[in-house]
Amino acid sequence: MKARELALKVLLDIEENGNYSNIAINKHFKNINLNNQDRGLATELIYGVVENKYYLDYIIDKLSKIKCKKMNIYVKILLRMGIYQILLLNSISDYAAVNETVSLVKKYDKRSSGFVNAILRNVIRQKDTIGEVDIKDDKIMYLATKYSYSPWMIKNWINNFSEEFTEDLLEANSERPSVYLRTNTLKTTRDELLEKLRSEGIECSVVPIVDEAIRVENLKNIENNQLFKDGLFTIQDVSSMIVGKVMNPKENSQVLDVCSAPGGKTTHLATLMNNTGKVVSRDIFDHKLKLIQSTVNRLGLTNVEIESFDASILDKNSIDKFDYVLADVPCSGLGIIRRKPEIKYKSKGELKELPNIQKNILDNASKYVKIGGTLIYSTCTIQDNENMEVVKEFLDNNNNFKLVPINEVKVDLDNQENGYLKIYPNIHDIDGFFIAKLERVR
Ligand SMILES: C[S@@+](CC[C@H](N)C(=O)[O-])C[C@H]1O[C@@H](n2cnc3c(N)ncnc32)[C@H](O)[C@@H]1O
Repeated sequence: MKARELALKVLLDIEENGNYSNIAINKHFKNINLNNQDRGLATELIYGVVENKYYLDYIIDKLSKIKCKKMNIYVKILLRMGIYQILLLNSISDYAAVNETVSLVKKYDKRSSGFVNAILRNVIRQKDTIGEVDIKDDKIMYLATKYSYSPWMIKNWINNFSEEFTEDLLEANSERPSVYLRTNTLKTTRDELLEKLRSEGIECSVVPIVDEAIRVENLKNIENNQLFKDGLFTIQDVSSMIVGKVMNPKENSQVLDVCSAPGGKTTHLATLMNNTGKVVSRDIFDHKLKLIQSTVNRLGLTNVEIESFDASILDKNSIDKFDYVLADVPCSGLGIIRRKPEIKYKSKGELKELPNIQKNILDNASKYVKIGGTLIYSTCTIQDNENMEVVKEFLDNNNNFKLVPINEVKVDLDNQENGYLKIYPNIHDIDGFFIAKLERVR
């Protein structure tokens, strides 16, 4: 199977089963015999089509009598792939885009090959103008079409931030995310790791905000890299690393992470404690606990205890037992659209229940903190109703907790003095996150 056919299969899986792109890619790429170049092209096509779905459908609907909603699914996906290559992917010639697409249509829906051929040739003929979004009198619909978003998200951001901020955010979200490594300081130093990576021809640089963080440019097939297998680093975005830095647990402490899979923050906290004390690492999904275990093993950690537990239920045995508790709650993910572009298509209704779930988890998590202990609440979203509003309501009902200044990092100087960080992709060039640091005062 070649790159485009693989991309078609993955896109079908995403469209029909609502899977996340990264999960669908991992599943379909696993046992496939394809060189790195073809894997690269397939990945580019998958992310490109998912990221630009509404925009591509808008172009198709401009040119086709049969509208996207009524089209055969193979034809629709192949048209999206073809138009993406012609309008948005410079590395592919128009000729190859049309020929390769049409030959796949012939395989999957022969009678539509003439139709697809005609649409793609039309796109090429009108290449200078067809890509324009001609919705001038409705800013929300214009942006929702140009950048492919559910319109409610754009409306919400324009209301909460501003039009200028929103456009800036949409631009930043369209960029490909960087890959960051967290040095395993139990086994090496950042400088040593940089040297080893460079000797393998990997371009890398330090990230000033977090002293374990390294940015890498061309690290492919990470799981087969020997330095990775030897546990010298793990993959984690800088914003996630900041959570560990903000908690800053002392050696020999008792730490509880109530929503911990796949274990990025748990393993960071355990490392920051230098393999002393204990991190109890919980998640509701058993299959995800295996991921934590494998990272714990790979990094050589011996201070992590993994447990299956539902954070929405109060665990009476854990009350007042922990020096530090992390509630890194399930959230809408609107800060990590660069990594998971399908989040752009979530409906408002799908996210409605999240603040209640988050409040409940935070409430339970707070009960496990000792007097004088620290409670961290974090999300990978930029929505106030899942962030500051949750924390405010919690503080209104729990006057034994207070927000405390965050001195461990310099990220959001406007807010960190007041005990929280708001991180935005367009301002900080890392995942959008919210982190609040609370202390139990009595
Ligand atoms: C934001 S992710 C956590 C990421 C993790 N802290 C890390 O750094 O790798 C949220 C996690 O909460 C888990 N989760 C969702 N509902 C839960 C519940 N009721 N109890 C415990 N975990 C839950 C999900 O399985 C998911 O892994």
